[in-house]
Amino acid sequence: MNIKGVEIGAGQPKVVVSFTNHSKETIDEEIESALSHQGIFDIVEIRSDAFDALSHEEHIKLVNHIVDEMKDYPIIYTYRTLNEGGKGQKTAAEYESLLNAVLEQCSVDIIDIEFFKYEDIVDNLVQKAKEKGVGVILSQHDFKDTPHFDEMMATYMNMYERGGDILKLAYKPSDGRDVLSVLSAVHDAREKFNCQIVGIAMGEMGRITRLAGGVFGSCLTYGYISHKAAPGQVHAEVLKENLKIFE
Ligand SMILES: O=C1C[C@@](O)(C(=O)O)C[C@@H](O)[C@@H]1O
Repeated sequence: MNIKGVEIGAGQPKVVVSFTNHSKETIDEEIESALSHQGIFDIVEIRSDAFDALSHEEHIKLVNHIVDEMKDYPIIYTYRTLNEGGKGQKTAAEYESLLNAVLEQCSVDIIDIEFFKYEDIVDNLVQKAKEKGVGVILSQHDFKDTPHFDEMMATYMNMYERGGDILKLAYKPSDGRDVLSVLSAVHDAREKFNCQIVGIAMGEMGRITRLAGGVFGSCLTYGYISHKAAPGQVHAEVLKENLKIFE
């Protein structure tokens, strides 16, 4: 998958930095900080669940502002709901209509769709993204637990069958065995399905998945420049530097 010269799924996992601020002013600080750290990240994720206090029009305008300012980088649009560890309070219907509007009105490259929404919402959004030529991440997060390996494999398979280009699972491990399960599932899903895979074990215990996930087949690793977007995230500079070990 090649977007703006970034080959996702080849070589080392690509470093994604999340923009998590909530207003034009604070987003401008994140943009400035990112632009002064070029070379340590490959992709920008807009965590638009931070924009809940904005009107619909302001939300779309701010997304377009980031897309313009960061135009040399592939852009992932993510609205992470409360249920999946984000700040987003929109109902399922509001979520669907927001993501539809983003697909219509913003030049994002990839859209992150939460997989455990109502089936028809996911299917409609996947179809719309395909029509618009936007890549699809299907994602699932649990900030409290890690499911059994078989359940992770079943989720990857369902995501694959429903049309995800990148299938992403992120869980909170209780012990090292959970971390190994996440990495095993990444490995097996990468072998089995003809698409890109991401597996993250969150928290300090799971950091190895952010640094060494590529060995098992993870294509993206999420880090930060200004603020962590999830527990266990590593600064993008440290990620980029350490990924060199695996070259
Ligand atoms: O899904 C992910 C991964 C993540 O939760 C992490 O653990 O780094 C951070 C989120 O911003 C992103 O959407």
